[in-house]
Amino acid sequence: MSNALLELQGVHTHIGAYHILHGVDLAVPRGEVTMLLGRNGAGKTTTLRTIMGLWQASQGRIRFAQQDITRLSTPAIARLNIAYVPENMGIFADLTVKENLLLAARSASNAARMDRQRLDWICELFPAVQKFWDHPAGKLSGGQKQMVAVARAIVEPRDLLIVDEPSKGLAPAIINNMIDAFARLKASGVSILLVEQNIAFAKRLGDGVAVMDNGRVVHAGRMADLAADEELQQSLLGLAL
Ligand SMILES: Nc1ncnc2c1ncn2[C@@H]1O[C@H](COP(=O)(O)OP(=O)(O)OP(=O)(O)O)[C@@H](O)[C@H]1O
Repeated sequence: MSNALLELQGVHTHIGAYHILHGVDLAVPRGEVTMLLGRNGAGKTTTLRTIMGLWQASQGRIRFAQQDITRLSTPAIARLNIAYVPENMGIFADLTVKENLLLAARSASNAARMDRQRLDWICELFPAVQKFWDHPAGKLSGGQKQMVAVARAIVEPRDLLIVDEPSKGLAPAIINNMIDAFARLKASGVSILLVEQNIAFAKRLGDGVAVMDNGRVVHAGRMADLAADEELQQSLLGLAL
Protein backbone atom coordinates (compact mmCIF):
# COMPACT_ATOMS: atom_id res chain seq x y z
CA MET A 1 0.00 0.00 0.00
CA SER A 2 1.30 3.48 -0.80
CA ASN A 3 2.32 5.83 1.95
CA ALA A 4 0.40 8.78 0.48
CA LEU A 5 -1.60 10.97 2.86
CA LEU A 6 -4.47 11.14 0.37
CA GLU A 7 -5.10 8.54 -2.29
CA LEU A 8 -7.77 8.19 -4.95
CA GLN A 9 -8.13 4.88 -6.73
CA GLY A 10 -10.34 4.48 -9.78
CA VAL A 11 -12.73 7.25 -8.75
CA HIS A 12 -15.77 7.86 -10.93
CA THR A 13 -18.19 10.74 -10.37
CA HIS A 14 -21.53 11.36 -12.02
CA ILE A 15 -23.23 14.73 -11.84
CA GLY A 16 -26.86 14.07 -12.66
CA ALA A 17 -26.87 12.28 -16.00
CA TYR A 18 -23.27 13.28 -16.80
CA HIS A 19 -20.34 10.95 -16.23
CA ILE A 20 -17.57 13.43 -15.34
CA LEU A 21 -14.74 11.47 -13.66
CA HIS A 22 -13.71 8.24 -15.39
CA GLY A 23 -11.45 6.47 -12.91
CA VAL A 24 -9.20 9.06 -11.28
CA ASP A 25 -5.99 7.76 -9.67
CA LEU A 26 -4.18 10.35 -7.60
CA ALA A 27 -1.71 10.29 -4.70
CA VAL A 28 -0.87 13.25 -2.47
CA PRO A 29 2.29 12.40 -0.51
CA ARG A 30 2.77 13.68 3.02
CA GLY A 31 4.67 16.95 3.39
CA GLU A 32 4.62 17.83 -0.30
CA VAL A 33 2.88 20.30 -2.57
CA THR A 34 1.01 18.38 -5.28
CA MET A 35 -0.17 20.27 -8.34
CA LEU A 36 -3.27 19.17 -10.20
CA LEU A 37 -3.08 20.57 -13.73
CA GLY A 38 -5.14 20.18 -16.87
CA ARG A 39 -7.12 21.99 -19.50
CA ASN A 40 -10.46 23.68 -18.78
CA GLY A 41 -13.11 21.10 -18.14
CA ALA A 42 -10.62 18.28 -17.48
CA GLY A 43 -12.29 17.47 -14.15
CA LYS A 44 -10.01 19.15 -11.61
CA THR A 45 -12.69 20.94 -9.60
CA THR A 46 -14.91 17.87 -9.73
CA THR A 47 -12.02 15.82 -8.29
CA LEU A 48 -11.63 18.26 -5.38
CA ARG A 49 -15.36 18.30 -4.72
CA THR A 50 -15.45 14.51 -4.78
CA ILE A 51 -12.58 14.32 -2.26
CA MET A 52 -14.57 16.63 0.03
CA GLY A 53 -17.78 14.61 -0.33
CA LEU A 54 -19.56 17.49 -2.09
CA TRP A 55 -20.10 15.08 -4.98
CA GLN A 56 -20.44 11.41 -4.21
CA ALA A 57 -18.04 9.03 -5.98
CA SER A 58 -20.10 6.45 -7.87
CA GLN A 59 -17.17 4.02 -8.00
CA GLY A 60 -13.64 3.77 -6.62
CA ARG A 61 -12.02 4.55 -3.33
CA ILE A 62 -10.67 7.62 -1.51
CA ARG A 63 -8.33 7.11 1.44
CA PHE A 64 -7.00 9.73 3.82
CA ALA A 65 -4.35 8.76 6.40
CA GLN A 66 -5.16 5.11 5.66
CA GLN A 67 -8.87 5.67 6.45
CA ASP A 68 -11.53 5.07 3.81
CA ILE A 69 -13.38 8.40 3.46
CA THR A 70 -15.27 7.62 0.24
CA ARG A 71 -18.69 7.58 1.88
CA LEU A 72 -18.14 10.13 4.66
CA SER A 73 -20.15 13.35 4.81
CA THR A 74 -18.41 16.66 4.07
CA PRO A 75 -18.41 17.76 7.76
CA ALA A 76 -16.92 14.41 8.77
CA ILE A 77 -14.20 14.80 6.12
CA ALA A 78 -13.45 18.36 7.28
CA ARG A 79 -13.12 17.10 10.86
CA LEU A 80 -10.20 14.95 9.74
CA ASN A 81 -8.29 18.24 9.39
CA ILE A 82 -8.72 18.65 5.67
CA ALA A 83 -9.42 22.22 4.57
CA TYR A 84 -10.86 23.12 1.17
CA VAL A 85 -10.84 26.57 -0.43
CA PRO A 86 -13.18 26.51 -3.44
CA GLU A 87 -12.65 28.66 -6.50
CA ASN A 88 -15.27 31.20 -5.40
CA MET A 89 -13.51 31.27 -1.99
CA GLY A 90 -16.75 31.31 0.03
CA ILE A 91 -15.90 34.59 1.76
CA PHE A 92 -18.74 36.37 3.57
CA ALA A 93 -18.64 39.81 1.95
CA ASP A 94 -20.61 41.65 4.64
CA LEU A 95 -18.56 40.30 7.52
CA THR A 96 -15.18 41.70 8.52
CA VAL A 97 -11.98 39.76 7.93
CA LYS A 98 -11.92 39.02 11.66
CA GLU A 99 -15.47 37.68 11.61
CA ASN A 100 -14.67 35.53 8.58
CA LEU A 101 -11.77 33.97 10.48
CA LEU A 102 -13.79 33.64 13.70
CA LEU A 103 -16.44 31.63 11.89
CA ALA A 104 -13.81 29.09 10.94
CA ALA A 105 -12.37 28.65 14.43
CA ARG A 106 -14.04 25.67 16.03
CA SER A 107 -12.59 26.24 19.43
CA ALA A 108 -12.88 30.00 19.87
CA SER A 109 -16.10 31.92 20.17
CA ASN A 110 -14.35 35.26 20.18
CA ALA A 111 -11.15 36.68 18.79
CA ALA A 112 -9.57 37.02 22.22
CA ARG A 113 -9.75 33.27 22.67
CA MET A 114 -8.39 32.43 19.23
CA ASP A 115 -4.94 30.93 19.49
CA ARG A 116 -2.95 34.18 19.57
CA GLN A 117 0.31 32.65 18.46
CA ARG A 118 -1.29 30.90 15.52
CA LEU A 119 -3.13 34.07 14.54
CA ASP A 120 0.09 36.10 14.62
CA TRP A 121 1.72 33.50 12.38
CA ILE A 122 -1.21 33.62 9.93
CA CYS A 123 -1.06 37.45 9.84
CA GLU A 124 2.63 37.22 9.05
CA LEU A 125 1.93 34.77 6.23
CA PHE A 126 -0.88 36.92 4.85
CA PRO A 127 -0.30 40.63 5.60
CA ALA A 128 -3.73 41.51 4.13
CA VAL A 129 -5.40 39.68 7.00
CA GLN A 130 -3.82 41.99 9.54
CA LYS A 131 -4.17 45.13 7.46
CA PHE A 132 -7.90 44.66 6.83
CA TRP A 133 -8.78 42.90 10.10
CA ASP A 134 -11.79 45.14 10.83
CA HIS A 135 -12.80 45.82 7.22
CA PRO A 136 -15.70 44.13 5.43
CA ALA A 137 -14.15 41.31 3.40
CA GLY A 138 -16.26 42.25 0.37
CA LYS A 139 -14.29 45.49 -0.02
CA LEU A 140 -10.96 43.68 -0.52
CA SER A 141 -9.30 43.06 -3.90
CA GLY A 142 -9.40 39.59 -5.45
CA GLY A 143 -5.89 38.80 -4.20
CA GLN A 144 -6.61 40.00 -0.68
CA LYS A 145 -9.81 37.92 -0.59
CA GLN A 146 -7.83 34.87 -1.70
CA MET A 147 -5.45 35.46 1.22
CA VAL A 148 -8.35 35.74 3.64
CA ALA A 149 -9.85 32.54 2.22
CA VAL A 150 -6.63 30.57 2.71
CA ALA A 151 -6.02 32.17 6.12
CA ARG A 152 -9.52 31.17 7.17
CA ALA A 153 -8.92 27.61 6.00
CA ILE A 154 -5.89 27.30 8.29
CA VAL A 155 -7.22 29.03 11.41
CA GLU A 156 -7.29 25.53 12.88
CA PRO A 157 -4.20 23.39 12.34
CA ARG A 158 -4.58 21.25 9.22
CA ASP A 159 -2.97 18.13 7.84
CA LEU A 160 -4.11 18.73 4.27
CA LEU A 161 -4.95 21.99 2.54
CA ILE A 162 -6.77 21.84 -0.80
CA VAL A 163 -7.08 25.04 -2.85
CA ASP A 164 -8.78 25.49 -6.22
CA GLU A 165 -6.81 27.90 -8.46
CA PRO A 166 -5.17 30.08 -5.81
CA SER A 167 -3.37 32.25 -8.37
CA LYS A 168 -6.37 32.99 -10.57
CA GLY A 169 -6.55 36.66 -11.53
CA LEU A 170 -3.87 37.71 -9.05
CA ALA A 171 -1.25 40.42 -9.62
CA PRO A 172 2.39 39.20 -9.71
CA ALA A 173 3.27 40.72 -6.32
CA ILE A 174 0.37 38.88 -4.69
CA ILE A 175 1.31 35.68 -6.50
CA ASN A 176 4.80 35.92 -4.96
CA ASN A 177 3.27 36.42 -1.53
CA MET A 178 1.00 33.43 -2.11
CA ILE A 179 3.89 31.20 -3.22
CA ASP A 180 5.87 32.23 -0.16
CA ALA A 181 2.91 31.53 2.14
CA PHE A 182 2.33 28.05 0.69
CA ALA A 183 6.04 27.25 0.95
CA ARG A 184 6.02 28.23 4.62
CA LEU A 185 2.86 26.25 5.26
CA LYS A 186 4.53 23.23 3.71
CA ALA A 187 7.60 23.80 5.89
CA SER A 188 5.29 23.77 8.92
CA GLY A 189 4.22 20.23 8.00
CA VAL A 190 1.01 20.80 6.03
CA SER A 191 0.51 18.71 2.89
CA ILE A 192 -0.99 20.71 0.04
CA LEU A 193 -3.02 19.93 -3.08
CA LEU A 194 -3.47 22.82 -5.52
CA VAL A 195 -5.43 23.04 -8.75
CA GLU A 196 -3.58 25.37 -11.12
CA GLN A 197 -3.81 26.78 -14.62
CA ASN A 198 -0.74 28.94 -14.17
CA ILE A 199 2.19 26.72 -15.14
CA ALA A 200 4.77 29.23 -13.87
CA PHE A 201 3.14 29.18 -10.43
CA ALA A 202 2.99 25.38 -10.53
CA LYS A 203 6.67 25.08 -11.45
CA ARG A 204 7.79 27.29 -8.57
CA LEU A 205 5.79 25.51 -5.92
CA GLY A 206 5.06 21.94 -6.98
CA ASP A 207 6.91 18.89 -5.72
CA GLY A 208 4.64 16.40 -7.44
CA VAL A 209 2.25 16.89 -10.34
CA ALA A 210 -0.78 15.15 -11.77
CA VAL A 211 -2.26 16.20 -15.09
CA MET A 212 -5.92 15.52 -15.87
CA ASP A 213 -7.68 15.17 -19.17
CA ASN A 214 -11.19 13.99 -19.85
CA GLY A 215 -11.95 12.98 -16.28
CA ARG A 216 -8.74 10.98 -15.74
CA VAL A 217 -5.19 11.55 -14.53
CA VAL A 218 -3.12 11.08 -17.69
CA HIS A 219 0.29 11.90 -16.24
CA ALA A 220 1.75 11.78 -12.72
CA GLY A 221 5.33 12.46 -11.68
CA ARG A 222 7.70 15.04 -10.27
CA MET A 223 6.99 18.69 -11.11
CA ALA A 224 10.68 19.35 -11.88
CA ASP A 225 10.67 16.61 -14.54
CA LEU A 226 7.59 18.03 -16.23
CA ALA A 227 9.00 21.57 -15.95
CA ALA A 228 12.15 20.45 -17.77
CA ASP A 229 10.28 18.69 -20.59
CA GLU A 230 8.62 21.25 -22.85
CA GLU A 231 7.47 18.67 -25.33
CA LEU A 232 5.62 16.76 -22.63
CA GLN A 233 4.10 20.00 -21.31
CA GLN A 234 2.93 20.83 -24.80
CA SER A 235 1.36 17.43 -25.36
CA LEU A 236 -0.32 17.33 -21.94
CA LEU A 237 -1.38 20.93 -21.57
CA GLY A 238 -1.31 22.29 -25.13
CA LEU A 239 -2.21 25.92 -25.41
CA ALA A 240 -2.72 26.23 -21.66
CA LEU A 241 1.01 26.99 -21.68
N1 LIG B 1 -22.80 20.90 -11.96
C1 LIG B 1 -22.44 20.38 -13.14
N2 LIG B 1 -23.36 19.87 -13.98
C2 LIG B 1 -23.00 19.34 -15.17
N3 LIG B 1 -21.76 19.28 -15.63
C3 LIG B 1 -20.79 19.78 -14.85
C4 LIG B 1 -21.07 20.35 -13.57
N4 LIG B 1 -19.92 20.75 -13.02
C5 LIG B 1 -18.95 20.45 -13.93
N5 LIG B 1 -19.47 19.88 -15.01
C6 LIG B 1 -18.74 19.42 -16.21
O1 LIG B 1 -17.72 18.52 -15.77
C7 LIG B 1 -16.55 18.69 -16.54
C8 LIG B 1 -15.39 18.93 -15.60
O2 LIG B 1 -15.56 20.17 -14.92
P1 LIG B 1 -14.56 20.71 -13.81
O3 LIG B 1 -15.08 22.00 -13.31
O4 LIG B 1 -14.28 19.62 -12.85
O5 LIG B 1 -13.26 20.95 -14.69
P2 LIG B 1 -11.96 21.74 -14.34
O6 LIG B 1 -10.82 20.89 -14.80
O7 LIG B 1 -11.97 22.16 -12.93
O8 LIG B 1 -12.05 22.96 -15.30
P3 LIG B 1 -12.01 24.54 -15.02
O9 LIG B 1 -10.58 24.87 -14.97
O10 LIG B 1 -12.70 25.07 -16.23
O11 LIG B 1 -12.75 24.78 -13.75
C9 LIG B 1 -16.82 19.85 -17.49
O12 LIG B 1 -17.14 19.31 -18.75
C10 LIG B 1 -17.99 20.55 -16.89
O13 LIG B 1 -18.78 21.15 -17.88
